[in-house]
Amino acid sequence: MRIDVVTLFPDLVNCVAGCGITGRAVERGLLALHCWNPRDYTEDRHRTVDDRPYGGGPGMVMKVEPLRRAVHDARGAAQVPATVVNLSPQGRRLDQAGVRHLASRPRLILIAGRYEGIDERLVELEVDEEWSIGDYILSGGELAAMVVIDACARLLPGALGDEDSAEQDSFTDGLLDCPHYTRPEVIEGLAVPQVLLGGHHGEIERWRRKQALGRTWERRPDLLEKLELSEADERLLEEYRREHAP
Ligand SMILES: CC(C)(C)c1cccc(C(=O)NCC2(NC(=O)c3cccc4nocc34)CCCCC2)c1
Repeated sequence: MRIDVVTLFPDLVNCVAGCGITGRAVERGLLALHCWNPRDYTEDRHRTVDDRPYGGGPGMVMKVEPLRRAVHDARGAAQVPATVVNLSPQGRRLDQAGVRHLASRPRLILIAGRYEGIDERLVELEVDEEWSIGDYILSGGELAAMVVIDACARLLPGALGDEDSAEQDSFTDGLLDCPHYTRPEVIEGLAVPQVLLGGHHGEIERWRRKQALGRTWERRPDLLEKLELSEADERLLEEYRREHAP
């Protein structure tokens, strides 16, 4: 998979290529990451990428031309046609289904805005899809682009080693995670739940599933609504509710 990012801060975005699972995906040639800086596509002495907003108001707006030239060069850098994605608060809210959709594209060109945003005509001329990572104020679209890169990279075949893919499997059943524990057995008087020390795999599996179901019910009932629970899961959740009824 190839991901190009149009950004004024390539050094920030390139950090994902340097470590962890994304770094390994790049090393293994599973993911190609290239950044394109609109500032390299300016023609004036001051390398101007922004200008004052029509209609007045605070801040600056990113100009169409430098962005458009950068997108044009990104498109031309590989044969495969790209899906151009603008990361923006106006975008569709990103969830794992959205990540699967984006990761299924052979190529993405991600646009990361700065200042007050990008000139709307760039969106009209070049952008296929707009996506948002959440409802909070950010300084730029770069962190959103890095979220997309990380989430997509994890889905690329071969990106996750055996240990990670087991982790990925546990994450992908749509439930929140069960609590995790590791040595020492007791810290500040807090002990590891006995069931995890007993070595009874059936009991441990049952406890973990019950915790995942219960915590999802308590903290993210919206996630639970999306799931078709088995009879066994319903019973486990019922047991959890009885034990934790407020
Ligand atoms: C959502 C909320 C609080 C109602 C809101 C409303 C209005 C503006 C913003 C905001 O943050 N403007 C700044 C800006 N943000 C983003 O790029 C951005 C933010 C959040 C999730 C994202 N996912 O991708 C990109 C995202 C970066 C600078 C260029 C203009 C966009 C926020």
